[in-house]
Amino acid sequence: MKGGLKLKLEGVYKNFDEIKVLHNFNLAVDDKEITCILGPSGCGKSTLLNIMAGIIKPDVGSVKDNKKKVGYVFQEDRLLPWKTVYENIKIVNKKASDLKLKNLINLVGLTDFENKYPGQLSGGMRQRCAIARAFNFQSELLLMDEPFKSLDYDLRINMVKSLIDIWHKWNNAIVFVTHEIDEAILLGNKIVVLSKNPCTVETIINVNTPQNLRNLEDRELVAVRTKLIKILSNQKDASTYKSA
Ligand SMILES: Nc1ncnc2c1ncn2[C@@H]1O[C@H](COP(=O)(O)OP(=O)(O)OP(=O)(O)O)[C@@H](O)[C@H]1O
Repeated sequence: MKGGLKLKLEGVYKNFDEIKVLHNFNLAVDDKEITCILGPSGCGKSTLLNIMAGIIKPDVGSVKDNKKKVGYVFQEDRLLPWKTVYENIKIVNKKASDLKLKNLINLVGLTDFENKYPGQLSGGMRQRCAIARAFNFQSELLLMDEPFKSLDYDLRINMVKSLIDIWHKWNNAIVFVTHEIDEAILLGNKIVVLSKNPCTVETIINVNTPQNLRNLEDRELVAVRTKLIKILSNQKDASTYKSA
């Protein structure tokens, strides 16, 4: 596999009994890039991430990878209820310094809650804790399944900026599933639009403006947005997507 590639799926098929989910699915995930995945509800995005993570195997096809450390932010937070925010974040990298952990907690806006247990937090706060935990585990490939969906708009935009900052420092590969068109436009080097029944790659749009210079009103990004809205509005489940 080419050095610049982190992951390559070729001719992947996945069924669950009679449900045909992935169908002749082909996708290359480049190293040091953010790949955003947009697709209708229930099309197979989580299944795709689980295959990328090696949690489930495809029925047919190959998954070639040169990753060693995979991070995964699931749709649900998966925090340990008997550990505090601080301890939940520390658990994936016990060597992290106290300063690093406190900076991460600050980054996700949980400074006053570091000694609270998950049961004492709102859903959005728990999800932010899960995101800080993923940031503490410096993975080569970070899979994120709608990580910001329970956050309000301002917080989401802040989390997008924080993710870009962290990614600039790490230079890892990120695969980011979202229903938010603007999140995909702000984050993706590549925006992959999926179809449903069966799930396959419908279109890939490359975005050239560096993430730290992106503004949704820029000409390139307005053009990407117009193109995406046109493609997505032709899909059966167009109501799946949000554009702020
Ligand atoms: N373990 C499983 N057993 C049986 N069916 C499954 C399993 N996992 C997923 N499916 C089915 O596969 C299809 C794709 O599910 P998946 O969760 O991958 O979609 P998704 O695009 O992530 O959905 P959403 O946008 O709602 O998060 C659905 O029809 C789902 O019911």
